[in-house]
Amino acid sequence: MPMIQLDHLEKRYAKGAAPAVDDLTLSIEHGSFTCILGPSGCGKSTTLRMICGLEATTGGEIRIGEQVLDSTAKGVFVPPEKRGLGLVFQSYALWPHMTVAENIAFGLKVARMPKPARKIRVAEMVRTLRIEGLENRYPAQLSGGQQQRVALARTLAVSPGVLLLDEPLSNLDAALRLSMRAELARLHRDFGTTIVFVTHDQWEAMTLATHIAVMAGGRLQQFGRPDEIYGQPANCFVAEFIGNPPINLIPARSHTARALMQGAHPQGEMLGLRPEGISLGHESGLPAVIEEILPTGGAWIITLRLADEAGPLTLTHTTQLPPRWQLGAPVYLRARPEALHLFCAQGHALAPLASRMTAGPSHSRALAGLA
Ligand SMILES: Nc1ncnc2c1ncn2[C@@H]1O[C@H](COP(=O)(O)OP(=O)(O)OP(=O)(O)O)[C@@H](O)[C@H]1O
Repeated sequence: MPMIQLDHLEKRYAKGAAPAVDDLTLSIEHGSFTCILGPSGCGKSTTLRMICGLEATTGGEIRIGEQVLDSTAKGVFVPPEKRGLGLVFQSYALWPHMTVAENIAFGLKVARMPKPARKIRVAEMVRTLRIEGLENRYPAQLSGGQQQRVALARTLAVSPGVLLLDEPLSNLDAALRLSMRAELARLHRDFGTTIVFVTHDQWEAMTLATHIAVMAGGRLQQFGRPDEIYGQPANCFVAEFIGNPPINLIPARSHTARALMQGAHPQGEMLGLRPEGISLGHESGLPAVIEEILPTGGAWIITLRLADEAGPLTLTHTTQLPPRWQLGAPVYLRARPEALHLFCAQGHALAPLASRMTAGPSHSRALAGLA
């Protein structure tokens, strides 16, 4: 049984308004680290706020285990403090008049844990979150990253079954974000806590999550493991949203797309090609010209220009090998079949192309036809 079940969840902030969350069904497994990912305004925070009870749903149902937390149809709404969930929001909301130790102990005190046990638990949290030496400081005397750790320590101290995090790293600088990400991954490993994490940062989601729910316009676009989301995007939106630099999108009827698909071109509207799925050579493949080379430290982004019957086409290629080409050099490109994704006119992914494509002579023929 999933830990958290969202069934056809809907949230309209005003009667007649477009839903901020629309027909969202999601099963969050026990012990998973689920990231809700999507662009600004897609309904991520609203979803999290409905799970924790800060917002009531206007349709559908939320369950934790067998307990219904919110159901308009059943007339059930369990208030946030009775849901047994740990929350950390973007603004850390530490008590300013309490020291770090008092902040961490707060929830334990409310739960009436005896003082000696409380002291032991606070010390344990201070060690786990690596904030030793800060116990007697007040929040105003801490850096953003330290406040973040205290907020996490305070939440984890009460051993919540589920930890809900809403962009908790967004106020941190790049280096601190990286170390806090590692810390969150470690906490997830060590505590086995089920974590639901809201972010608009695909890198954060890809590196931390066991599962990613991609949302757009209030609707779930895809739910799966990070490698599935990246390797088998369900639609054009997911394919474009995940991946940096973004996937190349080529009209499927163009000569270039048909050559890349090696003759295996069922009905399709757009062909996606991941930048790292391109390889460049001197001899066979699609003719192109090196237009730009951008070093990014350890990797290079290469812009390629191709002549297609419909006009010039630009593709992005990434490589971790130092490029051997000069600007303007003629090259021949090939694409790994697994890096190709075909989408229909409605944007849905069509069956993977890799299995339909034959390696070898037919590929060469298809490409030669264009050369
Ligand atoms: N209290 C509210 N009253 C009315 N509309 C709201 C309210 N909160 C959010 N919305 C609207 O609901 C939609 C979803 O907002 P939400 O905050 O859930 O998105 P988000 O994906 O978390 O965005 P961001 O990444 O910018 O925080 C948006 O169109 C937003 O304007």
